[in-house]
Order: sequence, then structure tokens, then C-alpha cells
Amino acid sequence: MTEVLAAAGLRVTLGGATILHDVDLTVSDGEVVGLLGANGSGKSTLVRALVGVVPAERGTVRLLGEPLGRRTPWDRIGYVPQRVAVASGVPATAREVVVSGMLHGRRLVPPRHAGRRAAEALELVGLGHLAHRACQELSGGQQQRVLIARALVRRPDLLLLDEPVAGVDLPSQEAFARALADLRTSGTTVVVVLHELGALAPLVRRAVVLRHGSVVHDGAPPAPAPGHAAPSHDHVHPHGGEDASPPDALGLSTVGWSS
Ligand SMILES: Nc1ncnc2c1ncn2[C@@H]1O[C@H](COP(=O)(O)OP(=O)(O)OP(=O)(O)O)[C@@H](O)[C@H]1O
Repeated sequence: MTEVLAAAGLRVTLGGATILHDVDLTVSDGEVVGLLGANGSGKSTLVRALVGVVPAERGTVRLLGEPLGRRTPWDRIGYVPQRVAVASGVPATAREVVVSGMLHGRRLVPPRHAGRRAAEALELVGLGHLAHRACQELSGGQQQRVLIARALVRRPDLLLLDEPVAGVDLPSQEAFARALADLRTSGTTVVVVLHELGALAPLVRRAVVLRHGSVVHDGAPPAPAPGHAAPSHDHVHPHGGEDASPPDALGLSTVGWSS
């Protein structure tokens, strides 16, 4: 199996605190890996360090066989950050934002087929009918799906997603799961931060669980507690927090797997 992502001894310090403690993570071609853990366990920081958005104090990252830096093949990598507003007052349409996903490095002009590819990517996330709508007129969940389409339009070999379906309704989550299944079939490797496997459960065969910035589990996804997967489960009751006691061995008591 070809190594698509390899992080070794990754240490990240932010605001004087060590957030990631020498994390090792290797992901092979075609894997779909779920990154799980309680709030504040370091999932987003890990993904951000993997794409170089936050600097690592120590350790190395290789993406698609190249060290993180000038040689990273960004045109083959898709990244969806944790919920950010797409619009930010810029009057771009959904289609324009998605087309911008085809720009990278020295490619500052979209290729001729960009419009067609953007339309396809928006269809994949169920937003084909809103392609020409200004992003600032879209709901938060719809904006999130525009960002997913923006990552998909590259047809990436490696896709990193930070809570892509948070705040997205169930039918759209299921549509996204189908799009991800198609990508996996075509060989895309996926690393996805999730609070719950939800609609993506059938796809995620490997779970990496973080706790206080260290990997505490790497293997089969832990089973959710009974009732947690049920559509009627409201998720408004407390799941505990960093101070909850006693946390289960994997620290999953805070992410909705047991309560
Ligand atoms: N820029 C920053 N400066 C200082 N501390 C930070 C910064 N960014 C994140 N942190 C801290 O790092 C820790 C991990 O945050 P991170 O966002 O990676 O967690 P997470 O597992 O993704 O959480 P969540 O599930 O809530 O999204 C938290 O304690 C957070 O307060």
C-alpha cells in the first residue's frame, strides 16, 4: 500500500501550551480515516498542522510522498476547514467559490472545464439549483456544503475534512456520504474529523482517537452507545467535558459514544 500521509513526532505548541504531543499518523492509499475525540482534544489542530496552517514545533509531515512545503502537490489535495463563513461579505456566487477550488499555486486562471466541474461538484452536495446564488444568501449548512464542493472539484487524491457535516441536515449528510463513497471507489484517501460517525459510519473503517493531544486509539471505530445513533436522539444532554469523571479509557465519553 502506498503511503499517502505520514506524520511523525508532530508537536504543536499554541499560546504557550503544547496542544499535540508527538503524534504519529500514517494513512495509506484509499483509506477513510475518522479522527475522533472530545472537544479540545486536538483534532482540528492536527489537521491544520498536517496542511501547514499551524506550524509544527517538532516532527515531520509528508503528503502524497512529498514533504510539507514548496513541493507539496496541493492540486491533488482537498481541505475543508472547520465551519468558516464562505461569504464574509464578498459577493461571490456558490459556483464562483467552487471554481476557485481549481486554482492553486501558479494556476491563477481557472481551466476551461472549470464551470462544468463546479456544476458537477455542486450537484454532488445537492446544491446544483443554488449555483448562481450569492453565498451570503445561503444558510450556514449550505455554505458548508459549498466548501465541501470547493474541495471536491479538484478530484483530490487526498481529502482532509474538519467536521464537514456539522450543522448539515441528515439528507445532505447522506448525500455527502454517497459522494465520499464514490470518491473512495475512485481511490481518494480521506481523513475526516468527526464528532460522531453518523451517516459516514459505513465508510469509516479506521478511527484515530485523540485525547489531550495524544493518540489513544487507532483501529476499528468504537461502537456508539445504544440509542446514540437513533434519529430520535436529541444530543442536548451533557456528554461530559474535559473534567468529566471518570472518562472511559479512550476519552470517548465526551463525544457522544457513551453517556
Ligand atoms: N490559536 C490557538 N491558540 C491557543 N490555543 C489554541 C489555539 N487553537 C486551539 N487551541 C487550543 O488547542 C486545544 C485543541 O483545540 P482543537 O481545536 O484542535 O480541538 P478539537 O479536538 O478540534 O476540538 P472541537 O471538537 O471542539 O472542534 C484546545 O484546548 C484549544 O483551546
